[in-house]
Amino acid sequence: ENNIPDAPGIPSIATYFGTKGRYEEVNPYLINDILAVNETLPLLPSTDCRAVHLTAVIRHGTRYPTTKNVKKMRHFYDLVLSSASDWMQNVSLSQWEMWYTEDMDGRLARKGQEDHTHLAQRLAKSFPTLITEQNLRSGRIKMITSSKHRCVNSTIAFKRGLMTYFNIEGEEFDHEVNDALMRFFDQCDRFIAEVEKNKNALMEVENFHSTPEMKRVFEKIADRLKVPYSAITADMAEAAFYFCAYAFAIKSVNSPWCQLFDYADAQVMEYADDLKHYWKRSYGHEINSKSSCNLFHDVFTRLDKAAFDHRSGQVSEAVTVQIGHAETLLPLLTLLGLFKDITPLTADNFAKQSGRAFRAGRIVPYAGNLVLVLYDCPEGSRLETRLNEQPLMLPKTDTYFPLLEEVKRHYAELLQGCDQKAECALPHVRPQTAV
Ligand SMILES: O=P(O)(O)O[C@H]1[C@H](OP(=O)(O)O)[C@@H](OP(=O)(O)O)[C@H](O)[C@@H](O)[C@H]1OP(=O)(O)O
Repeated sequence: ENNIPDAPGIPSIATYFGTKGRYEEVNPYLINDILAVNETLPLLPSTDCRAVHLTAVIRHGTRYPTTKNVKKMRHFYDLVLSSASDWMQNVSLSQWEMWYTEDMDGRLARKGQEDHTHLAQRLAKSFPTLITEQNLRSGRIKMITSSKHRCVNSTIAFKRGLMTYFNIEGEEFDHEVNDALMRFFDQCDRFIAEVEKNKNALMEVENFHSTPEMKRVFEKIADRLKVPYSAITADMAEAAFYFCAYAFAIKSVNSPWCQLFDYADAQVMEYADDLKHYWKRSYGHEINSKSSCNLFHDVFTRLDKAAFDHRSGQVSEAVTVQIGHAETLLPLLTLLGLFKDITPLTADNFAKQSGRAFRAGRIVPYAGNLVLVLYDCPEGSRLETRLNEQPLMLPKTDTYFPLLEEVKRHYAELLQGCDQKAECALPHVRPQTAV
């Protein structure tokens, strides 16, 4: 798989890998220079603005498949080995060994460490007055992580990137494990009951598997493998897609497994992945985004505090880096009203949704990151938002640097409400609101 003859480096379908996609496909300029930063970013409205605080919420880096998916991949591999050895021969896979094991269980790959080490250096280059050696040494750069191994190891890699950038050796900088913030979905009873444990919550995903578009993908895979149509189920097609996506993300190789999909097939597979995230982590159910109220308030409380502290002299926390999951970022971005399509994503409107805003692989690829930067300007505090190092305009604003007060006005209802305890209480035990 590492040295396939005449296979171009990047699979033609690499932009459709969804949340199994590389960060580089979102920012292709990084392929030639992994430390490049986008120099052509919009400028602040006035030159007397000073960066005061930066918050980054970041997904872990490239990881191995979860145990659940390794099982599907093993099942598919056994099917191909027993019934499609000719195909394996034809695409030079006959010597290929199934190298995925269940104990990988979503652990961070070496590429995932590099993702974060490089991201840390790019962010330090982009924000030289906030991510400084002085702030790092004086504990004004705070790091918070999910307890999951892939996030802790991403945090360690991020810190290593900063130490490399500042030529620091041998020092240890601490981080805080905080699942209430980074894995809030695990502690939201209403989300667990109404979405996580409710199979009807993902009905659109299930229904999509029975649509003509998806069935055509299964048939084409079966035709390529010369196996019966009945052998290729949604799980088998997903496993085949993962053989292609993970080989590329983890080993940067264009695996022959990718030859089981053409563009049309990959777009259907991406939509199936987007349907899952839309209904499990985003606009599909209101509790998805409301389960991130704690994180929402944490971000805005800290922005307010930094603005106040700056006016009174010393900002105690210049930078906060919070490392979590796709399911940490997607609910928060949904609460902020970002990437919302007019028409919800459903099983029956794939064809009309080709131009949709909600494409999880463009929003939360491995190492996907939301960065909020607070500036102190003569006219007041301004807030800059970037996603995956690109400028992002918040809903209802027409500038990349809106006044913080304007942003807070737009989110006033959430800032005054969005009470995690109340939102996550199971309906029959919801606390009585004061009359
Ligand atoms: O389909 P898998 O098992 O990979 O789904 C994972 C999630 O991966 P994603 O769907 O986002 O690519 C994983 O999110 P991550 O950001 O940590 O990679 C999540 O933590 C894991 O529980 C699985 O999500 P699921 O909703 O439980 O299927």
